[in-house]
Amino acid sequence: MNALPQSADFAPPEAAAKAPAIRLERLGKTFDPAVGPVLDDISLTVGQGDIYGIIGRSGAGKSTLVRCINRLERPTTGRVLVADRDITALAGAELRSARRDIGMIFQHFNLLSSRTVAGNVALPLEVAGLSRAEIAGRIPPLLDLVGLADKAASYPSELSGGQKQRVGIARALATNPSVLLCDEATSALDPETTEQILSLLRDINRRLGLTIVLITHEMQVVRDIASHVAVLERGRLIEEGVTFDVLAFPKSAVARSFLSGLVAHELPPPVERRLRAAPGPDTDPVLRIVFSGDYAHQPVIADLIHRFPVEPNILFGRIDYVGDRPLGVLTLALGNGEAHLSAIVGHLAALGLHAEVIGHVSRLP
Ligand SMILES: Nc1ncnc2c1ncn2[C@@H]1O[C@H](COP(=O)(O)OP(=O)(O)OP(=O)(O)O)[C@@H](O)[C@H]1O
Repeated sequence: MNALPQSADFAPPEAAAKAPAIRLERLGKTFDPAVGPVLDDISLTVGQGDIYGIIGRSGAGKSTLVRCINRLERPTTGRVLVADRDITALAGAELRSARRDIGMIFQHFNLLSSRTVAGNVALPLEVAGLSRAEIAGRIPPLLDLVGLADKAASYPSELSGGQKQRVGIARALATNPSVLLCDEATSALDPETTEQILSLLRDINRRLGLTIVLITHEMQVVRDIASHVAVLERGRLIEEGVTFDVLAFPKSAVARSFLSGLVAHELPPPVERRLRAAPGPDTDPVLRIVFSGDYAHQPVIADLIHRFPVEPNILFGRIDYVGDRPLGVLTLALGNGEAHLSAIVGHLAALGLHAEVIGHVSRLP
């Protein structure tokens, strides 16, 4: 990507402004009282400079939530504060001014096909009332920022999906917002282009101190880029926290199911079917061990065999990376393990590993 222009237009938000970037206070939204709330009593805080992922199934309320943040939707109850300003209370010119501080990009880019790349990026600046000369000065550094310096005169139809989203990002950043909302911004892109756009967003976040809220149904997007994550289910916030912690120790079944295929919290069905709650005469205990951070590369199986008269058998496992931090989940059946179980769990805890007995499996003949 091209070097970031040294323009005052791209100065990071003032360090003195210590208020959270966004605060949702008991946010609720009901379109149709007969259907019930689409968003129900949601409170969360997005810190300045965070990349905050909101994940949920189709219909969970993600788009509505993000549209409440820039007041494309009016909340039915509760408040939305952006940089400590209650935007639920704003109207007219004040609301338009507050919106200029919140950029947004969309799954299908929403570019005007009749305008060139430069013309699309100019649009919010025209709406904001900047002069032609001011606009002409702002476009090149914006296109440079997103790696499209040579495409100013191209039309959207001449661009790839990834390039179109880069135009969307330049347009969203044109008014120098402190918050960028991303509504399924990579869902229409192939995996390689997704990675490039996520990398651009990460880069912009770091360089400009821009706060990013992204909604997605893809957990790998959250894993790859988000510092924090919230899980929405049927309009309710069911889980929230630092991404690594939610991925390592998901509390809800919904979060665990989003993680399947990413972190090995759930067993493959053939193994799951063998699992019983209580031990029997021919069963071995099943231990799930979560390895994180510094402990991810411990030679745990060798250590267990060395210390205890057990025969560990790997049922399922995988090590993944959340940002730069390794996160592994390993599920073992412990042959001869019943008698030593509490000692083993205690030993693993002393090593800083999280271990829990999740059931018992019958020994295979
Ligand atoms: N303008 C509207 N009028 C009535 N109902 C709406 C409106 N917008 C959204 N809804 C309803 O609100 C619920 C949540 O929709 P929303 O688009 O916020 O979910 P989502 O999690 O973003 O889903 P998807 O991933 O499919 O876009 C859905 O049941 C939807 O039908």
